[in-house]
Amino acid sequence: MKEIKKIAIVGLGAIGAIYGSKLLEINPDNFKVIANEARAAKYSKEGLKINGKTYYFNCVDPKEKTEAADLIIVAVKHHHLPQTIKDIKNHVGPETIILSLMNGISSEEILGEEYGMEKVMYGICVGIDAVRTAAEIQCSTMGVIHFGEKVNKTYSDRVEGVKQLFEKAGISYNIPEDIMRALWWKFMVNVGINQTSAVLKAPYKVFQEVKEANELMMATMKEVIALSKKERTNLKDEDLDSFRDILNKLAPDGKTSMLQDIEAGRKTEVEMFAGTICELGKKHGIETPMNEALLKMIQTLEKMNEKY
Ligand SMILES: NC(=O)C1=CN([C@@H]2O[C@H](COP(=O)(O)OP(=O)(O)OC[C@H]3O[C@@H](n4cnc5c(N)ncnc54)[C@H](OP(=O)(O)O)[C@@H]3O)[C@@H](O)[C@H]2O)C=CC1
Ligand SMILES: CC(C)(CO)C(=O)C(=O)O
Repeated sequence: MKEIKKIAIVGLGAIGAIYGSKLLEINPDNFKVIANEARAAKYSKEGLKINGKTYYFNCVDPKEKTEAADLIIVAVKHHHLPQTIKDIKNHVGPETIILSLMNGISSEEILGEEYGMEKVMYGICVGIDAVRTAAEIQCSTMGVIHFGEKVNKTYSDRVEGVKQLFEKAGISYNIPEDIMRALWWKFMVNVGINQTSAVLKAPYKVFQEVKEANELMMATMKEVIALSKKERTNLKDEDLDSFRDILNKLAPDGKTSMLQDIEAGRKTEVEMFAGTICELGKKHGIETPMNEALLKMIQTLEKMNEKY
């Protein structure tokens, strides 16, 4: 197994900053943030306050020719992926592992189309309640990174390398045997809670306490379960229950990444959530009324943010 020494991250927002700060602490000389000049000015000159402590990150411009990284972590929003793929080019070598921590079921394949699936590692973060404001990035729980190859009956050398790194950094992880099922499970969660929270402007406590909000979220998630059966990723109704425990541990005043986007006037990942569900619904002849409505409502909220 090759030890992972040179690490690069792209995307120092809620997720990237939380895990990035852990990796910077154990590897200050070999941890770089791929960022253009404007972003670099924020991260390295002014520093970034993460859970009460200010971190100064070493940045490298995407245009700079540099040594290939052993590991590149991708933690951007879905619509930033096309530019991100260009920006990591100078860091990708023959043995680089590209690990996506992005929500959704497609970022890995999109990265793989450019760099080859043999370089890509699947990943998602479960149970983290990271919130990004202009002043600080905070979380009350860091959750668990689920990662691995498509099938993990035994662990590949690459998986062993990332596992060892996370252990050293104190990052909790899980290596599911069937990663596509894990990605779909997280997708179901996001399609449910991210979208309904964005429309209701509801922090986690609303879903923890208000029956009607919870029912809306669950009805939206059930559309994912119906499609998962067709796509052979085999989610079941029982999979709804495993989110209940995680939800109850999230900070009551915490907010989903999509609600944070709406409140900050940023574009959301709605096309990657409801948009994907509506397309898959058409493909399989399954009705997806909750997602059709949420798609239109969230696109309206985005336009209202732009216009009014
Ligand atoms: N927030 C959460 O609790 C969770 C989020 N996720 C998922 O993780 C992913 C990231 O989300 P999150 O961290 O919340 O997103 P944020 O919007 O907080 O952060 C994304 C960051 O990426 C930066 N970025 C975008 N494009 C580039 C680029 N080309 N080069 C360098 N930096 C870039 C943005 O910079 P700038 O602001 O300057 O544009 C921003 O800092 C998403 O897929 C999300 O769904 C998963 C689990 C939980
Ligand atoms: C599950 C949840 C809501 C928190 O980890 C998330 O993934 C997000 O905010 O995007």
